[in-house]
Amino acid sequence: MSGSSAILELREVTVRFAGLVALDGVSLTAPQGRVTGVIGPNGAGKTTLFNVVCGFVRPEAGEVRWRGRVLGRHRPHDLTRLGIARTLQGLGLFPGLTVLENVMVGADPHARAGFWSGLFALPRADRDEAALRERAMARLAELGVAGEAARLPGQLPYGVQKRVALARALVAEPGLLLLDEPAAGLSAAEIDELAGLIRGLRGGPGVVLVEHHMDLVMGVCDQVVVLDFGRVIASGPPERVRDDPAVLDAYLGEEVTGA
Ligand SMILES: Nc1ncnc2c1ncn2[C@@H]1O[C@H](COP(=O)(O)OP(=O)(O)OP(=O)(O)O)[C@@H](O)[C@H]1O
Repeated sequence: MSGSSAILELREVTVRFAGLVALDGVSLTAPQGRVTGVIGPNGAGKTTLFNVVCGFVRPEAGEVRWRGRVLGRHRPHDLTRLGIARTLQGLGLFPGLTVLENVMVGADPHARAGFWSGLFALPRADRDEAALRERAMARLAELGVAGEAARLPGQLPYGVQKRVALARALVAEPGLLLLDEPAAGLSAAEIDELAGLIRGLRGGPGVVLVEHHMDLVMGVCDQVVVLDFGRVIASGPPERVRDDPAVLDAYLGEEVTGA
């Protein structure tokens, strides 16, 4: 899985935690405009891979390339500047801010500390605020939740809050969107809706989806990478990966969500 359209590339990434090899020479390529799934049984290394890309965990060996350039010592706060957005397992919405304000904050994580003072009290703030508000409303509308802009997150069903979190990730118009188990906590109907939303991103940013829910992964991904004990045991189109004997073997005895 390589190609000139690769926006994110991991080459032979190895991560060790006190002797335990969490990732063992993992390589993968996430192309622009496509959805790449990362799956694997419990403890396979999915979260570690996610954390390496985000700069939470530094690999002992190997490299992460972003738009062809090696990311040496990036940290999570560099992600927005790089053009990488993520949604985490927890929604991370600010309970005291409206839906619209939550999405606006997504465009500038440094505004978090002093949202109003940082974003609105500056001389050119009026103009910036109007443009940002417009962009945030556009993302909310694309995700079908513009009508909730003035509500507080806590007043909304979980599935709607997930859409808001997605809108917030997309407002900075990232080149890559990292989704960490977005189906967690959603009902079957909400997962179907989520699948539609993720499919709708095709042709836009590259998407890397780390997910337990097999039906979602198989239904939305253009390519799937399967980890087991920190190694890539299979990769390719979903239909090929699904029937791969090594994958079936790895999942033997695991409860496969949604399969
Ligand atoms: N900070 C850490 N310190 C020590 N060991 C860790 C740490 N983080 C992860 N591990 C270990 O590394 C391995 C890979 O863990 P990781 O969380 O990446 O797997 P995963 O595929 O995300 O699992 P799950 O599906 O259960 O979330 C596991 O054996 C885990 O116990």
